[in-house]
Formats: sequence, C-alpha cells, structure tokens
Amino acid sequence: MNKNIQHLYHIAQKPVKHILGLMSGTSLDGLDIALCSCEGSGNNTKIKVIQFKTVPYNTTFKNEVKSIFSNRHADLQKVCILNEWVAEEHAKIILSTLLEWNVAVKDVDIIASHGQTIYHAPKRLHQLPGFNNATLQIGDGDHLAVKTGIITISDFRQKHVAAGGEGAPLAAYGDYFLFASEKENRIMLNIGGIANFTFLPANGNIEQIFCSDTGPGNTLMDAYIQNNFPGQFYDENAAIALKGKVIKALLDSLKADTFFKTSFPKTIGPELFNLAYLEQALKNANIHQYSHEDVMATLNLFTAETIAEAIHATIHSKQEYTIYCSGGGMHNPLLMHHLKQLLPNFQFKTTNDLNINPDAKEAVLFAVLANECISGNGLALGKGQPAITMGKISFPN
Ligand SMILES: Nc1ncnc2c1ncn2[C@@H]1O[C@H](COP(=O)(O)OP(=O)(O)OP(=O)(O)O)[C@@H](O)[C@H]1O
Ligand SMILES: CC(=O)N[C@H]1[C@@H]2OC[C@@H](O2)[C@@H](O)[C@@H]1O[C@H](C)C(=O)O
Repeated sequence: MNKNIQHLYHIAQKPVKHILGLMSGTSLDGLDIALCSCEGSGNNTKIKVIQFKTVPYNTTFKNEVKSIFSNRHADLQKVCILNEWVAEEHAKIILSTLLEWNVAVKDVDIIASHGQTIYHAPKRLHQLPGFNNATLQIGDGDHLAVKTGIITISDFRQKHVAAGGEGAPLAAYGDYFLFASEKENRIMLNIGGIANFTFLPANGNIEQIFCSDTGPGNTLMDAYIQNNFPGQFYDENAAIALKGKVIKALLDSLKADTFFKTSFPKTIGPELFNLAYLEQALKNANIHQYSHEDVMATLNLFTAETIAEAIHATIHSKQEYTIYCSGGGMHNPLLMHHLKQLLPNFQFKTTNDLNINPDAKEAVLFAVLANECISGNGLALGKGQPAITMGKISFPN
C-alpha cells in the first residue's frame, strides 16, 4: 500500500485529530488559521480551537490577488502563476505560525485549505445558456502539502457544484454539526465580505436546514473606503458612516437587484457587488452630488436591511430565534446597531457564546469539512443541498 494512504488511514481512525483550518475570504484582509482538535464526525463532531490567528496580508499579496480577483478580464498567465504563488505564500505563513505557536509540523494531521476564491459564477450571474454553476479557488493543495510536509485537503467547493450546488455557502454543513440545538432556534449569521446565514430550527427537521448568502457584508463598504480614502482598508468602527446620512433614493436603488428576490439558497460575490454596482445604483437614482460619509451611511444600512430582510423572509413563525454572529462585520458598531433595530424580536449573541471564536468560525468550518472528508459520510440537508463529502486530498510526497 502507498505509505501516504496508510498514513491517512491511520489519521482517519485517530480518536482526536489535529486539523489546521485555513480561510482566505473575499475581504482579502489576511489568512485565518485555526488549529483545531477534532473528535468524532457528523453529528458527534466535537471541535476545540487550540490556537487561532489572522495573519494580515502584505500590500504586495493584496495587490497581486486584486489584479485578478472577480475580474472577468484578468490576465490568464497571472491566474496560472498566482495559483501556485498563493499556495507558496500560504505555506510560508503556516510554517512561521506553527513555529510561533511552538507546534511541530508532525503534530498537525491535516491542513484544510479553502484557498482564495478568485471568481464565483453561479448561473444566475453568468446567465450563459448551456453552462453550469462554476467557482474557482486558487492556492493549489499539492503545493501546500509538498511545502509543509502535511497532508492537505483543499478545493472543497468543486464537489458541491458537481453534485448540483452553487459551490457555496458551505457553512450549513459545519453549522449543523457544531451548533444545531434541540432547545434553541438558531440563526448563524456570518458577516464577512459577503454575508450569509444558516437556518437551524430546533425542531430537528434536517430538511429545513439551509445556508444562503444574503448579499454584501463588508465588501461594498470596504471597496468604497479603499477607493476614496487612500491608506484605509475599511471603515474602522464605522467612523465615516456615522458622520453621514442615509440617502434614501440610493438605498432603494441598491436594493432593486433581482438577487434579493431570488429564493434561497443562493450565492453571490464581489463579481456583482462592486463599485460598478454602486455607480449604476447612483445613476439609476439620478444622484450626482453626495458626500463619502452619506454613501457610507447608505451602504451600511443597505447591508443591514438586506440581511434583516433575508432573515424575515425565512422565519414566518412567532417562535423565538437567537442570532449567533461571526465574521468581521460584527465588529462594525453601526451595522450591528441597525441589525438590532431591524430584528427587534431576536436575541443577538456571538459564536463565542458557543465556544468558537467568531473570527475563527470559517477556518473551523473547513477543518470540519476536512474531518468529514476522511472520517465522515455525506449529509443531506434541506432545499436540495447535495449530500456529499468535500475536498481533494494532496500528499506531501
Ligand atoms: N472594527 C471594525 N469596524 C468595522 N468593520 C470591521 C471591523 N473589524 C473588521 N471589520 C470588517 O470585517 C472585514 C473582514 O471580515 P472577515 O475577515 O470576516 O471577511 P472574510 O473572511 O474575508 O469574508 P468572507 O466571509 O466573505 O469570505 C474587514 O474588511 C472590515 O470590513
Ligand atoms: C465562493 C466563495 O468563496 N464564497 C464565500 C464568500 O464568503 C462568504 C460567502 O461568500 C460564502 O458564500 C462563502 O464562504 C463561506 C465560508 C461558505 O461557503 O459558507
């Protein structure tokens, strides 16, 4: 038997595995690294985050990835080169972080790497007859495995597309295993570049469980800041939005896209929600003069309203639900203020209350998916989400 298969077989049977979950999201702020201990699989999964860190990307990394990110006219040679380069950069970050944590490479069983999405093209976006949903993540797993010496599971989204999904959001699988409760109705709300939520009613009816994007999280706010406030990456503590007034006509125009009327589950990315989208909304609303502060105030409320409306559209009963927040947007005080106003009957907590650091949640999700890939079985959730295990396995030699 190939020694790698033998080694993997051994890992798959370990009562406790150490899995390094990696997420590089649409915000391009940094690489989230969560070292997790995983016990069991499926509904019996128990995860502890032993270490977590977001390693911020330097300007070169951001600029290189931005040159192709959600860009239909990207240079194909650049795409080819970056697929390898992103993995090399991630491998360097992993090795230096393990050193900093004093964790030996041999003590990590598996790397679970999301990679970097560079283009996400569900059918509703590309609308090309005869072509299916498609999504592309770079930072190839083979390079990570060879450079780190650790078995790597990567490219989780392709199987979801192959089995009839849109390749995202995948959070439902991890959210169900880690956070479903028989006592409490839960909504797991992640506000990253794009916002998404998982619906977890306490009735135990797996058919009802799904996860969907709601629209922009921070992506439009971040893009506007980066374009108009040189040197700033995001609206820290909503300092700029708090100085502005909402432009109602712009808000209505931003909300007019058919994405918001499409049924769940659905996904989207900065391929739609970008500065061109904002420009078009300004044009449609006939707005020619405005302050940056007013635009930021409007974008902030736009994010909040589209999240709240998606949650209202899902929950028809009078039952109580608790919203567990995660992702960088939960640190935006104005956004959270709006959400609490718009969803007055909901309790707000964070995944910290469920023992998972909210900034680490997505990296933990990929650790869970890798654990399922080697030790679990496919899971059928509701709304036609495919019953599959996900990820491709790369050996170091
Ligand atoms: N103090 C803060 N004030 C306002 N916004 C903040 C704050 N801290 C973080 N953010 C926002 O959170 C963003 C990062 O969020 P996160 O790391 O969850 O995104 P991501 O993982 O890249 O996204 P995705 O889940 O879409 O892939 C920042 O770009 C910023 O917009
Ligand atoms: C294609 C892609 O990378 N999508 C991401 C993105 O970031 C948030 C949202 O858009 C979500 O759909 C997804 O990530 C999370 C981890 C998911 O699949 O659940």
